[in-house]
Amino acid sequence: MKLDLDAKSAGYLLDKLREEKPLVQCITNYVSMDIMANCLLAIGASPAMVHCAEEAADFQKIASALLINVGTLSTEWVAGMKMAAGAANILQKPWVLDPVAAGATPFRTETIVYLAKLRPWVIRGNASEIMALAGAAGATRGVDSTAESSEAVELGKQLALDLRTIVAVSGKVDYVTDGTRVLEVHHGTPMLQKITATGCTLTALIAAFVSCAQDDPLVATAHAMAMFGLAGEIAEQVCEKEVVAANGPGAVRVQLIDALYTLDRSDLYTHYDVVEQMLDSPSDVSDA
Ligand SMILES: Nc1ncnc2c1ncn2[C@@H]1O[C@H](COP(=O)(O)OP(=O)(O)OP(=O)(O)O)[C@@H](O)[C@H]1O
Ligand SMILES: Cc1ncsc1CCO
Ligand SMILES: [Mg+2]
Repeated sequence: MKLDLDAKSAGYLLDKLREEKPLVQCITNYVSMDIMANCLLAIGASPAMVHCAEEAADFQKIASALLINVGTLSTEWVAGMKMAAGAANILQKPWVLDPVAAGATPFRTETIVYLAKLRPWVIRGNASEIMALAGAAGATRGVDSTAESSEAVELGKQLALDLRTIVAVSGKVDYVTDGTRVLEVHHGTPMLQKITATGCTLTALIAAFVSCAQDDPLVATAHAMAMFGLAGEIAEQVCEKEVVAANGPGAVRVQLIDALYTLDRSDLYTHYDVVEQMLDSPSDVSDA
């Protein structure tokens, strides 16, 4: 079923996720495991951190979706990643790639490029990661972005076309593109950048939501980004209002989990802010 780009459709998807409780196999870095598993549980999905080569493929038989995140890479883990992605493809399960620190080292970049060519349904990274994966030199310093998400949109579109996938760039504005359409998600707070692995967690939530809307991974990804960003906003507001002298990243991290747990249609109806970029009309193009 096709989704609409509005709060009602996001609410429908949230309800569907809570009903289906998708089992998300996460092959993810050590830093992210705890917050990712807790946020998946809080929103209504079911996490399983399963990465060893001996069982990574078999686990896909019972999973609803797969997340592959290369944050703390090792040769042993890469074997599990490749097998899990292969199994997901054979079983037609949605899988999502998080190209952490793409461009930082040759081993990392080669691994990410290999996985990206295995046809993930969605690739979600910050601006530096998406630009590096698209071939821009010097885009990456480490796991944190050194660029604005808006700077990565054109390269992200090209990447989506080249890899025949959906590319999601997180940042002040999140962008989701299949190379033709570009959706803009106006949610989140800079505080999320001060909590490690919120981007990793977002990618896992994308896997969960896409598994519940397999006919429309583009809009499902935008809804996932909107809901996660909105939960971040709510978390920060709760800390500002209610927690005395403790509105830093540690407090917001706790509230983020609770905000995902309590998120409901009324939050979405009040705040949902996702728009589609309008393509230039033919006359605009010829005028330019
Ligand atoms: N300047 C900002 N303003 C508002 N929200 C932001 C901003 N920067 C990032 N975010 C939000 O923070 C969340 C994580 O995105 P981010 O781009 O920081 O991921 P990341 O760099 O991959 O993080 P990590 O590697 O730590 O997991 C997203 O929901 C994004 O929308
Ligand atoms: C800090 C860190 N280092 C490798 S992965 C990771 C989590 C944020 O991407
Ligand atoms: Mg990241």
